[in-house]
Amino acid sequence: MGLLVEGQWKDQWYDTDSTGGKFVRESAGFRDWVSPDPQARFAAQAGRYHLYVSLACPWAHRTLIVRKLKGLEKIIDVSIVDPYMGEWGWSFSDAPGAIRDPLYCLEHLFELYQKAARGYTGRVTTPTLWDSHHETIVSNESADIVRMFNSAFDTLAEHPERDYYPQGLRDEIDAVNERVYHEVNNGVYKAGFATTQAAYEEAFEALFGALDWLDARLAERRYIAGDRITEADWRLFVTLVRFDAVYVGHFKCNLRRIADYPNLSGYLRELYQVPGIAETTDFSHIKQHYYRSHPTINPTGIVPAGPALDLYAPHGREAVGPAQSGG
Ligand SMILES: N[C@@H](CCC(=O)N[C@@H](CS)C(=O)NCC(=O)O)C(=O)O
Repeated sequence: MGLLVEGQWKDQWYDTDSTGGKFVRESAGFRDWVSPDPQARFAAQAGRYHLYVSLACPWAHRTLIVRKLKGLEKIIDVSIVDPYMGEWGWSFSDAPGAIRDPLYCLEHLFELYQKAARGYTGRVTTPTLWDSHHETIVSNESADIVRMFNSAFDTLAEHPERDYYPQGLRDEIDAVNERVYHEVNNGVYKAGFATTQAAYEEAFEALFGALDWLDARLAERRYIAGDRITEADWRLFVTLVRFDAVYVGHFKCNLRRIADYPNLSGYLRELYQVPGIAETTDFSHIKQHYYRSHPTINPTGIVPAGPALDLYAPHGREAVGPAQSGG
């Protein structure tokens, strides 16, 4: 685990001393956009962009989901890093499920950032969207990449009719995303990476307050922002699907499991059973990464063998409302 400082790799764990034991996530360093406009600097084109991901990473997972559902797999190629993130950060390997970097045969992801911006200072994160035309990083912010994949490639996508950020639901989606991001997606990290009891408890309470709120909301709505699946669902899904396998134990988020929530548990199963989604979810990479890469939290690096999860059990969500049509 480390970061680039003026273009040089430094092996360094998160600094929580200056923030009273709290984990504070840094903003992404690259925030450009792919555009459907052929004249744009980053114009949507088949084969031009490459996505670097970790299958363990929830932020990368949401981009893989939208890539899959929109039918962008033949247009945007992917490399998958080794699940273990050690002193050199994310690395490429021949581990099962990993895919090496076909563009530059790099050993480590930080070398891509060095190529993109000489003298770069910042974290080296997944997902990273690379433009092979300008040989630079377009974006390393998953929320933006999800939106680009949702609409910028529509003339090339197999499913341009699928829209995960529809006009009429945008205010609702943005509002849900805001709370889910701070208290759930990032909330589990705030609990897990806290280095004081107070910081941990603050994150823990906010997290379970938000999960209770979501469970109550899902008693009346089939999906989180209304009667169809939107990006708000996929952004929540990536944390829920890791929760019982990793966050309950490794990040001490153990008030309740998702399996204990009557509505969230069925909702998680329904999303997992959407065609294509199970293929984007790799529990081996997920468990290997978290349990082996954080020695301050799990010094032995032992990866728990359980839990038994049955995400293919009937979800029962028909009782709440009709399924959406059109994926
Ligand atoms: N805001 C970023 C966060 C991405 C992120 O933090 N990814 C993690 C993996 S789950 C990472 O690469 N961490 C490496 C580090 O922080 O050094 C996004 O949503 O894309």
